[in-house]
Amino acid sequence: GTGLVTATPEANDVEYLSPVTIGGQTLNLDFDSGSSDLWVFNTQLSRAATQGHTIYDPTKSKTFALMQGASFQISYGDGSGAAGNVGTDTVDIGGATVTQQAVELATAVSRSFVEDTNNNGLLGLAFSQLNTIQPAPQKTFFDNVKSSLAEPLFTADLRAQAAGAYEFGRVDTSKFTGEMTWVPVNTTDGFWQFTSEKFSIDGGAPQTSTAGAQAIADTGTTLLLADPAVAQAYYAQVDGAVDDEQQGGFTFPCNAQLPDLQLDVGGTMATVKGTDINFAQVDDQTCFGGLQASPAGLQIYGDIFFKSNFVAFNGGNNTLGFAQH
Ligand SMILES: Cc1cc(CN)n(C)n1
Repeated sequence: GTGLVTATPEANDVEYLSPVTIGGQTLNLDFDSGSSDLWVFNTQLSRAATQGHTIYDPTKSKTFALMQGASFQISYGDGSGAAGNVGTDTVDIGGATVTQQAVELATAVSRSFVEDTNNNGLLGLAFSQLNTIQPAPQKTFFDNVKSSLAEPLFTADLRAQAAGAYEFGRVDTSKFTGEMTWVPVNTTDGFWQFTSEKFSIDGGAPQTSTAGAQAIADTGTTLLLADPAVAQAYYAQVDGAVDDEQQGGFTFPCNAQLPDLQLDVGGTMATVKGTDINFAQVDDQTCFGGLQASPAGLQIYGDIFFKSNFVAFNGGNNTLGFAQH
C-alpha cells in the first residue's frame, strides 16, 4: 500500500505538521527524520500544558493497550524534550496503517512544546536503534509499515510557505524536476547520514569544507547547520552579513541578494536556493540566515535544505534519493 499526508508549515517554516490518526483520533504531528520516537500530547498532561493543543485520549480508543512498565524520555538538539509512559494503538498515516504501533504518552513536555500549540507531538522517522523506550526500545512507524508498502520508502516534499507532503510507499516523480540521485546511507549512528564535504557558492569552484564531513537529513530541524567553513565562505559573499553573537548566528540586511549554495550529497551537488536562505526578519532591516554553522562537527540538513530538494528515504537498501524541486 501507500500513504499520503500534507505537510503544512508553521510561520517562518519553523516546522511542518502532518495529520496522524491514532485509535481513531487525528492529531497534527511533526515528522522528524532525525529522531525515532512517536510521542503525543494526551489526557495525562496537565490542563495548563495542553491548553490550545489537540490531545489523544487513550481511554477513548477501542484499540489502545498499555505497555506495562515501559517509559520514554527524549531530548532534542534544540534543548527541548518530553518524557512519559507507553502504549500501543493503531496508527494510520494517509492510508498506511500499523496496528500495535508503540505510541508514547507524554506526562512531561518542555516549555517550547507547550507554547507551540500547532504541534501535538513528534513522529520519528530515523532508525529504530535511537528509540528511547525503556526497558525495550520499540520500532518506528516506518520500520513497522515498511514491509506492507508498495516500495520500502517514504518521501519528504517540503515547501517554502506552502503545503507539501509526506508519502509512504512510492516516489511521485511529478513532484520534482530532473533526475533523482541516490546515495548510500551510513546507519551506524541511527541517522539518515551521508558524506557531504564539498560546497560551492552560486555555482562557483567547488571547495572542500572538511574531508569526510558527514551530514544527516533531518526534517525536524528548521535550519541548515553546515560545517563552519561553509557558513563563513557563504556569508563572506553577502554584503553586510555578520556573525552576530547577540542574535545567535549570521544575519544580513533583508534586501541582500543571497547567492545559491551547492552542497554535495554523496558526491553529487545539490542546490539550496538563495531565496530559501533568508529565514526570518529579526528587526526592521535585519534578517537571520537559514544557513548557520553546525557546532558539533555533524552537519544537519534541515527544512531549509528540503525546501529546494525533494528527498526519498529508502529503508529497503538504506539509500537517500535527492532531486531538485
Ligand atoms: C523537537 C526537535 C526535533 C529536532 C530534530 N530532530 N529538533 C532539533 N528539535
